[in-house]
Amino acid sequence: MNNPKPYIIQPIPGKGMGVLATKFIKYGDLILSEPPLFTQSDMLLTSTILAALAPKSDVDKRHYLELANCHVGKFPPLIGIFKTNTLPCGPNGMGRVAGKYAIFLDGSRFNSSCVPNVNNQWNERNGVIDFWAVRDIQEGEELCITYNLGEFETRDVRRKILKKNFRFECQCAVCALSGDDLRASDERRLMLGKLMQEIGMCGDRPAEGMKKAKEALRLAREEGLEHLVVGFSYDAFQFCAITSDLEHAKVWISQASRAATCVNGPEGAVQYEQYLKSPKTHRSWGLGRRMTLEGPDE
Ligand SMILES: C[S@@+](CC[C@H](N)C(=O)[O-])C[C@H]1O[C@@H](n2cnc3c(N)ncnc32)[C@H](O)[C@@H]1O
Repeated sequence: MNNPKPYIIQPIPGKGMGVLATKFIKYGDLILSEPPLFTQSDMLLTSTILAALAPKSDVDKRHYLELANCHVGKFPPLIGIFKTNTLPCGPNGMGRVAGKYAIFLDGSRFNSSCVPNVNNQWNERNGVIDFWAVRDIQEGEELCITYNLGEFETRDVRRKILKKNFRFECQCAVCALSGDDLRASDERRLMLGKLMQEIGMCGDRPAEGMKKAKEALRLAREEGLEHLVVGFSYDAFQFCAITSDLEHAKVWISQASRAATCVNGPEGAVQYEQYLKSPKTHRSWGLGRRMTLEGPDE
């Protein structure tokens, strides 16, 4: 039979079910595009889940009940399953947070890694969740998203948070590090969190902001957090906008847009289109002293 999916869902030792690549998947490839089985907003009750499940087929209802539940005994079963498997859906770009959460029959099977090889992105136009490869993935590799908890914390803090929320001890590639390698990873993550905060406060010191954005990019790449390239490149673009540095502004917005197309898909890059065409339309253009900043190192 022809199987167009580049993955299979199967048991993964120590993790329940998970998603495995059945062929080589390239950075920027779309792995899965899936509509929600159903959505729920803030008011999560057994009755609201039952109402959402009522019109579904028996097969879909059974699939829902077969999803993992890490909250047994803590919440009623239907709620426990929802909380274990839900993913954000709704506009969540440019600082907006998703207003709704949904269950996906395949998409909810992705396990978590602190160095994910897949990024999940809600696609508002098509009403689906898309899963994009954020680096090259070999056949047989497990496909993992990040549950986005404690990304800028040390391994021990991340493990505590994941244990509390999802009841597992993370053994991903970075959590399994030890000695100097673990110390270096912890330091990079703490520094990335610090830089992210500081970059947001550098609007009146664009040259300093640029240095920090470039340092953050270097650390994100070293740590394998490719999905962060979008935001830090866009930060660098904004510093160029403030200082009217057109030449570098063009390079940075191209980098942000290219990275966004790969990790968030073309829909996720739409927000950069206008600045790609006309960087000077950015609201911060020319707000600061005219200055030539820097482009990317590579
Ligand atoms: C959304 S589900 C993921 C799919 C799930 N493994 C299944 O069997 O359907 C979340 C649950 O998967 C397990 N899980 C996710 N990531 C894991 C990891 N890195 N290591 C061990 N278990 C993990 C945990 O039990 C967690 O509560």
